[in-house]
Amino acid sequence: MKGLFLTLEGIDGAGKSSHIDALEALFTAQGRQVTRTREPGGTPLAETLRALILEQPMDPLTESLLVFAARRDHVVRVIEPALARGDVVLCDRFTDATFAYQGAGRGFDPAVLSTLEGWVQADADAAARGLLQPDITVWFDLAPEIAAERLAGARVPDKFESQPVEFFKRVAAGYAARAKDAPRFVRIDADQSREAVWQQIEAALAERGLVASQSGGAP
Ligand SMILES: Nc1ncnc2c1ncn2[C@@H]1O[C@H](COP(=O)(O)OP(=O)(O)OP(=O)(O)O)[C@@H](O)[C@H]1O
Ligand SMILES: Cc1cn([C@H]2C[C@H](O)[C@@H](COP(=O)(O)O)O2)c(=O)[nH]c1=O
Repeated sequence: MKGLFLTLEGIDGAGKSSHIDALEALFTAQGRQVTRTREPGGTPLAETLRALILEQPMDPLTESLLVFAARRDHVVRVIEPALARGDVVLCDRFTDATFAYQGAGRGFDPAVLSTLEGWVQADADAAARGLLQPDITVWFDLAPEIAAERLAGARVPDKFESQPVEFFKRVAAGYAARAKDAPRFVRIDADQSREAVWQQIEAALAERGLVASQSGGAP
């Protein structure tokens, strides 16, 4: 069976992580093997880099280089082998987050990010297959003010979660711009109950023939 690369995206607090268990259960119930992972992270080296990226102050180029270094290790060691086995790869964030956070949020040059993307997501057969990209990206669209309310008191904020709402408005606009150009994006109205958000996700996957309709329960 062909692998499926599904990514979850959105600003901090949009509700992505709340639905990963249910997504895993949904695909498992369809007889699929699921590899569940996240970025930055997903390998021992990338998790080490994640701690630096999320906690240490650094300039946008350093941040972008570390994010892509973590991604390269993750792609080579986890994502590509899982897709080659035919797994469903559920990845909490991928390169769209870099364009949204480092590009739109930090104001870093998207042309440099595209160059790094070309190096990191290419493989020996890239000329034939093109760059590794998600098959489907579930984008949780939520107003930054609401996301901030949801996160308030939920956990100790990291470097990104401590950013002002203006930063997240730029990140949200960055996601909207990415979604406009890429049919793989599925926009989820995240300003709804968990149940209603889950129904949107399940319906979008069923519409694309990725799961049988109405097969899973709400998270
Ligand atoms: N539909 C919802 N309505 C109200 N609160 C929600 C909803 N979905 C999630 N939450 C709550 O909002 C907070 C953020 O949710 P979650 O951790 O899933 O977001 P996230 O997008 O994964 O955030 P991050 O990227 O920062 O890890 C949590 O406290 C969660 O319980
Ligand atoms: C992949 C990626 C992530 N980030 C930021 C976005 C979030 O604030 C954190 C990850 O935390 P989460 O709770 O696991 O969502 O990292 C980034 O700035 N650039 C990236 O490429």
